[in-house]
Amino acid sequence: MSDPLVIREDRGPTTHLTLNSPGNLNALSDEMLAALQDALDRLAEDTGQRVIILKGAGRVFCAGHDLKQMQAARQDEDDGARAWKDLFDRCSTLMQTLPRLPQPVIAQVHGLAAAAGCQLVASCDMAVAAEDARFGVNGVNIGLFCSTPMVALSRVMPRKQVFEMLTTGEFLDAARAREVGLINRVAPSDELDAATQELAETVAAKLSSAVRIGKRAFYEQADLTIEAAYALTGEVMVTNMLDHNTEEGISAFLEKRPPNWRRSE
Ligand SMILES: C/C=C/C(=O)SCCNC(=O)CCNC(=O)[C@H](O)C(C)(C)COP(=O)(O)OP(=O)(O)OC[C@H]1O[C@@H](n2cnc3c(N)ncnc32)[C@H](O)[C@@H]1OP(=O)(O)O
Repeated sequence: MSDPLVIREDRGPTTHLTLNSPGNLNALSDEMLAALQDALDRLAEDTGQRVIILKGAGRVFCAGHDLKQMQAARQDEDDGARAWKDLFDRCSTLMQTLPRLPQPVIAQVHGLAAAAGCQLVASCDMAVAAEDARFGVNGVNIGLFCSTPMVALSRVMPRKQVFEMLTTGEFLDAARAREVGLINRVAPSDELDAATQELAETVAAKLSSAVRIGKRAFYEQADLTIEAAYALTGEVMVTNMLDHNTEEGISAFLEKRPPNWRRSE
């Protein structure tokens, strides 16, 4: 039996998902995208898991779409166009699944995040990178302007910086990626796993019902007018206040004691 393309490992309430195709630098083939989609869809139903870490096996995080598979589809023009459309549709669905998941998702990046791999980082809620990791959208170097990654990237990074990445194919180092808002934290390579786990555990320790409604509101409000965004987030605050665990959290603060949350949420 061949190795799974995506490995799931639960460490308490944190789930680690590992892209596991090191031979082609975890390229996002049809099969890889389907395996990751399946793993995420299962996690969406799993309320016990509070945070997801997404990482890559081998030398790098992810080298983008599978160029071998994309080129092989070229043999028949009609079939090729259909295969490419299916691939980009599948990838776009996956990228939209990440912000819609109830749990925060942290990308853990080492080595390189290229093209669709960089898009994946931008689509996660947070990212932690090794200090020698590099980020780029380098399709233009082989004549392929990476249009789909611009959607997520231009929503988390300054637009001129994204345009420069897309048109030069140049890579940013981790320090610069942090400066422009693509990633949150940078750690020495040998501490990357621990640094990401620490961030995950910090989030996992919070009241998960509050984090879940907060994550949903975070993305929903971003597409609204300011007036509608305040209306929506105000309603979300009220819903949050009605949570019995939030009542306990505020009482605990006022009574100067730790909260005793009922972990049934
Ligand atoms: C809208 C979005 C579009 C896209 O995502 S298009 C894809 C854009 N991605 C790229 O253009 C990256 C292509 N890869 C590279 O440029 C290089 O790799 C790297 C700089 C990432 C790393 O270079 P090095 O360390 O020298 O490794 P290596 O020998 O080139 O790669 C190791 C094996 O991995 C395969 N591989 C690498 N990237 C891909 C890929 N994107 N799709 C399919 N296979 C890939 C290679 O061919 C090779 O394989 P073998 O050992 O059999 O020769």
